[in-house]
Amino acid sequence: MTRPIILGIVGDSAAGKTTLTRGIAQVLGPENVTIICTDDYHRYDRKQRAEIGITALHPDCNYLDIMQQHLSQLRTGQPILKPVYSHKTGSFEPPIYIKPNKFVIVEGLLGYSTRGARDSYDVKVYLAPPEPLRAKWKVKRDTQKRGYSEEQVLDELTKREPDSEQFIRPQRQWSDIVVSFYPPSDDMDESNGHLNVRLILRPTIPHPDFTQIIYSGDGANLTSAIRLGLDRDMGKPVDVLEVDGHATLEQVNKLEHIICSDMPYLRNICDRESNPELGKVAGTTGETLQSYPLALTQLLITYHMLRATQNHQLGETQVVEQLVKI
Ligand SMILES: Nc1ncnc2c1ncn2[C@@H]1O[C@H](COP(=O)(O)OP(=O)(O)O)[C@@H](O)[C@H]1O
Ligand SMILES: O=C(COP(=O)(O)O)[C@H](O)[C@H](O)COP(=O)(O)O
Repeated sequence: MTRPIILGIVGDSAAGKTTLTRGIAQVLGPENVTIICTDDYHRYDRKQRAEIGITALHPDCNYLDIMQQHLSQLRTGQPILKPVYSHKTGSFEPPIYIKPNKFVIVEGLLGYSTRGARDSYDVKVYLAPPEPLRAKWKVKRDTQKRGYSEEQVLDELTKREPDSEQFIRPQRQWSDIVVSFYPPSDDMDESNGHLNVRLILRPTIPHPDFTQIIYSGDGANLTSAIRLGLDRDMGKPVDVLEVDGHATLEQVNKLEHIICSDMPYLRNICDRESNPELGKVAGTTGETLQSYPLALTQLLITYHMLRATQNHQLGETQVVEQLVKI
């Protein structure tokens, strides 16, 4: 029996988890994807949190044991009865029955905080926009969609900072890919459509071979709109791929070709003529976002999910072959 492939998307509040989740589900086909938001595993509702003086980021404020149990069940293809937290009302609603599709995307604040949970994912992504950009996104989203005033959101960010530092940001070390959308030259007012992306690629999963981009194009890797280099992240060596929002279609096509050429399903998606929607996604405040950095990020993550599917199926075939031999 095939099991679902599980993608984790972890990051602080308003880091862009829901937006990226939507974009990847769109590429994989929404009918193939089950989305789980781990905010549903909050232990206390909004009123209780305020009374107790605990933030939603604290592990004690979440049923992480049940979250982990559900992840293991989903990984083996079993259904779960998932709690439901409403960001609209700040309270809980009746639980819902969920049977996993071919792909499961699990997005939330504390998805990598326990060893058992980490072991459940096939691909782990951590979202890390610069803090001023995240604050801007959070103010916009929480004032428009969650009924908070700007002052309340800014106060909440200050209150949450110690927990962000202690419990959220350290989870970056467990990810296979760290995604940071960032404005060029610290210009916060730059329109979101022109954000660059920095992708930190850890050697924990095999990435497409991007080294050929260094030797192609204008030859000046450092000044090019697409840059590949080596760095360290949380003390460990990593590859870093950066794509500027103003990269040209020709430059981006080369990169997309590398990602798409050995993944048959992706080939159709990569063709911009038949798929003009590539890299387009509806943000959680209703805006339409579309950019080459977003398209490449979606493609790379989808590539890894499809690869995980192939590996998993290959593994099964080998097991069957061995069983036949015995
Ligand atoms: N890649 C992106 N480019 C531009 N804006 C973004 C991007 N990701 C998120 N945003 C903005 O940030 C807001 C918060 O994002 P959201 O996906 O709701 O965060 P999270 O699910 O992590 O809390 C969105 O409403 C959108 O305005
Ligand atoms: O930090 C988050 C997580 O959501 P996200 O990652 O989408 O920001 C929310 O503030 C809590 O879930 C509480 O929700 P609320 O503030 O609605 O009570």
